[in-house]
Amino acid sequence: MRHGQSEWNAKNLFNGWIDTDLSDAGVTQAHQAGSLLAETQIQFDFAATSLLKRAIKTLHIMLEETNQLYVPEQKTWRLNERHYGALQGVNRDDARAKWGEAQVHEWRRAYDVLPPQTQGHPTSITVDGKTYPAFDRRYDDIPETELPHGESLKVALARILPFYESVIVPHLQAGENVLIVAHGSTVRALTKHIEHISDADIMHLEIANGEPIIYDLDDQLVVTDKQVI
Ligand SMILES: O=C(O)[C@H](O)COP(=O)(O)O
Repeated sequence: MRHGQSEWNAKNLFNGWIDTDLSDAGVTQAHQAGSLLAETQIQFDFAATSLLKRAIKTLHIMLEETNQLYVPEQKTWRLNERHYGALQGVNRDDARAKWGEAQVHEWRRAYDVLPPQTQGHPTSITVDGKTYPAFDRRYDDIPETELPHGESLKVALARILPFYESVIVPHLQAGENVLIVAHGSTVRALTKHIEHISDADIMHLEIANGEPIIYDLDDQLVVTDKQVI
């Protein structure tokens, strides 16, 4: 599932790696999603999320609603939202006015198109009171040369897959239930991979905040059923 609405989703600002918080509406969405999951009575064996509070808080609210806060979880930068480069903190309507509707849509939804890149690694970008220290200690295990300056969906999927294949897949192959709470682009990238969606067709996939997507997979991890609840 994609996290509940963030404060910058509500303001129509690109979040990317900026560690924005859930809005009040996003907290409500997380509780609603958790209670919907509780009705399915799915018992989770493992949970995974990003290093960004909007996803972490959403996961924990959902686990609380399903009375499964005890479930083992792993947080990883590899599930972070795709880095939106120089668009982070920019209002989408301002971006459309500056670069045009078509260009912004391509940056947001195309598979293999990079957004405008951040130049170098600014030690801090403070937008609307949110500071993004490039050398945040939570990213200490990423070599400085690999810190993103702006990712396409393709680049994001390439850094998600090592985690998906090495951590998520073994749980699935063991017949376990896994809950992943991530971000708009990272859920789109994982959906593309799981459902074998073409590079062209992924342009049309939208993922809403706080809507649980439930996949049943066979032992070859082929999708046998999909529900959006
Ligand atoms: O990074 C963000 O702001 C959103 O989570 C995704 O934005 P998008 O829907 O414009 O890709």
